[in-house]
Amino acid sequence: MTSPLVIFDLDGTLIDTAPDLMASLNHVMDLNGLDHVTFDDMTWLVGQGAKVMIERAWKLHNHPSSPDELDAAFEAFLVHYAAGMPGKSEPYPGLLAALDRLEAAGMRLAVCTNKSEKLALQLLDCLDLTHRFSAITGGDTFDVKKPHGDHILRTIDRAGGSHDNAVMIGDSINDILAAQNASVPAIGVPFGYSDKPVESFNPDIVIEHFDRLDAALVESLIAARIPAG
Ligand SMILES: O=C(O)COP(=O)(O)O
Ligand SMILES: [Mg+2]
Repeated sequence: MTSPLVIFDLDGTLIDTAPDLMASLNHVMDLNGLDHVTFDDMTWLVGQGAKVMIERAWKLHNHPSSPDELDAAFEAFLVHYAAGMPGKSEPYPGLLAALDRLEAAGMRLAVCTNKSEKLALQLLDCLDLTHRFSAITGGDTFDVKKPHGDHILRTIDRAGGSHDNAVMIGDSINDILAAQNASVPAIGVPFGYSDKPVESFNPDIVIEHFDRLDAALVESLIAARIPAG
C-alpha cells in the first residue's frame, strides 16, 4: 500500500499569485494599448494557463487576437512574470503548517497546476517549496491538462502514488472537475480565484482555511471515495 498523496492546485490554492499575475497581464495590456483588467476579472481569467488568460482578457476588451500576436504577448508576459518572482506571491495562511502535519503523518504531496511547468517550478523554488513535493506537473507537462482527469492521474503516477489513495485540493472548476473525472476525492477552497462559489462544483468537502487540512480528513475522504467506473 502506497502512502496517501495530497495533490494541490497552485494559483489560488497553494499560493496567492493573483496580484503578480495581474501586474504582468496589465503590462501586456499596456503594450497593446488596452485598458487594465481588475482583480474581479482575474477570478474568471485565471484557470487555463497564462496564454488563455491573455486571450480571455483581450476578448473582454474586444481586442481580436491572431495566433502570432498572442504568442508575442505570451512571451512578453513570461519575461515580465518571471523577472518579478516571487513578487507579492505567498503561501495562503496555514499552508506550511498543514504541509508539515501531512508529511509528519507519512503522507506525500504533489502539485497539479495549469500554470506552465517551468513557471510553477520557478515560483515554488523562489518560495523554497519545491522540495516538499514528490511531483510538480503543469498545464504543458502532458498532452492533457485540467479539467481532464488524466492530468491528475499522471501526476499521481509521477509522484509514485496510487490512483485510489489520493485527494485533490483546488479553488476552481477545473480542479474539481479534474478530480471528479479521475475519481479522486476533491477538497474545494473558497479563498482562490473562481467567479462562482467553489461549493457549486460539488467538491466532496470545502475547507475555508488550511487549519482544517489534516491526515484524518484526507483518510476519511479516501475511505469514502467512490471507485472509478
Ligand atoms: O495559472 C492558471 O491559469 C491556473 O493555474 P492553477 O491551475 O494553478 O490554478
Ligand atoms: Mg487555481
